[in-house]
Amino acid sequence: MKVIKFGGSSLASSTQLQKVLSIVQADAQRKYVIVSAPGKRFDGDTKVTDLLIQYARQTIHRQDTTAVVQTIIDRYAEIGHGFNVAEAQLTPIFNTIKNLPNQPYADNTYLMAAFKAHGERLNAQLVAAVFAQAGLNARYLDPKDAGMVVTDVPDDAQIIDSSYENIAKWADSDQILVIPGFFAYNRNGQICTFSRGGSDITGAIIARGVNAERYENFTDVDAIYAVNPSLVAEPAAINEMTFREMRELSYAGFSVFHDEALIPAIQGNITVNVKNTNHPEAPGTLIKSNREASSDYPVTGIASSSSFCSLYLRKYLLNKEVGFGRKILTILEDHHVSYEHMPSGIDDLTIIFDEHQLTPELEKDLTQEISAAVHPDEIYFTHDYSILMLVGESMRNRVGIMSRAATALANSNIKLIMVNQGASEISIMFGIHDRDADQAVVALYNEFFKK
Ligand SMILES: Nc1ncnc2c1ncn2[C@@H]1O[C@H](COP(=O)(O)OP(=O)(O)O)[C@@H](O)[C@H]1O
Ligand SMILES: N[C@@H](CC(=O)OP(=O)(O)O)C(=O)O
Repeated sequence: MKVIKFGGSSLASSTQLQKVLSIVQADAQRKYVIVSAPGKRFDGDTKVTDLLIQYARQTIHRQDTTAVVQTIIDRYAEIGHGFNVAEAQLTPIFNTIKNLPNQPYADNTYLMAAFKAHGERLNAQLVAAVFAQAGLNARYLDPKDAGMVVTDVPDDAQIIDSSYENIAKWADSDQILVIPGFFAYNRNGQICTFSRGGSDITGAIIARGVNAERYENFTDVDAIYAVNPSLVAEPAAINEMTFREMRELSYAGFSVFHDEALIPAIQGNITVNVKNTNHPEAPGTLIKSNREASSDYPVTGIASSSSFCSLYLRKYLLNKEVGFGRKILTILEDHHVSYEHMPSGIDDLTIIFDEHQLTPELEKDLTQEISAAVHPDEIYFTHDYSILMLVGESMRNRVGIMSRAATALANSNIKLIMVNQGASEISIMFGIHDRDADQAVVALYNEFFKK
């Protein structure tokens, strides 16, 4: 059987939901349907998740929420009315939206998580009603009843392993189960969400839990392309890629599939098929444990992400100083800050962070405490930091990829701040300035994909 996830773009309107319904009806194997909140209907539109964030903020700051509540209700009303769903089924959805501020929350972080999660929760209830009305044997399944228990981090939860045994009890369901993506519950029964885009993670968790033959992830592109299609016109489509390739690429900016969603897929060895709701006949991209070694190109994909920042430290004879790294890492640990990479030279060290973790106050505290602990000659944070990643299993067996990439970047006048080749040899990472990121991706694409 298959687990099938529809992203916000596939559920943005009643017209889109009609396509979703046809896709589910077309294959009896499609038993577990994971849904996101309604997404953007057109460029410049607002996702329901972002409307709910606005609603939560206004609630926290005791501002007037009338307009945003109406906008959210209108999104669900358009979908419901498009399928003639009875008012008796729509009214509880509208009332839940209105009553979100009146529920008890431990603090504002849980309030925010619960507001956000209702984008998916109410959409799954609505989609289940539409499916049932269309004659499918379908019903809503809440993550709590599915047995999904997550860590107590309201906006960045991780699944707890014992959940998989609970989910396994839902294998071989004779009904179509419509499950909201993006959130689950901590051990105290409070709602916690995954990070943004996290409905992909729910789909992968359910796929592993019920041991699905395939996890189909429906979105709005015909395939995963070698580069973000907003940067290059008609880029090469990737037919097959490995889990490791996709994990590196999604980490570095391929927003089409969440990097954390690869972990349950790898653990359960579930092949993922990214497909287009608007062209379900197109084969899409397969992500699996191994792929044919032969490929037209030495590189599978090129990605960049600007969501990083770095802390640079310089001190002469740093390489001889025992405990230098430990002292810094202890300070980071005390502040609950994780780091992404830490390339070093003989006299200097760069620590790269996910910049969402840092605030100006925290940066000030870290700078002061690290200065007091290790007395660097120079220390500063920079936010003008992007990571550029060249990824491909075939790179391992080829000589000269690094020199071709560096030459292409140099010819485009792109300054390299950092270079790092992972031990697995399937990726090369460059640190570059944000302003160079798009041009760098295009330069590498032209070098490796233009014949
Ligand atoms: N390499 C890539 N290949 C395909 N799409 C990509 C790539 N990198 C970024 N994207 C973007 O990802 C989008 C799909 O992801 P997302 O917006 O999260 O969809 P959904 O609403 O289905 O979850 C595409 O429309 C495209 O703009
Ligand atoms: N709706 C959530 C979760 C999600 O996965 O959405 P989408 O499938 O539209 O990327 C978000 O916007 O983050």
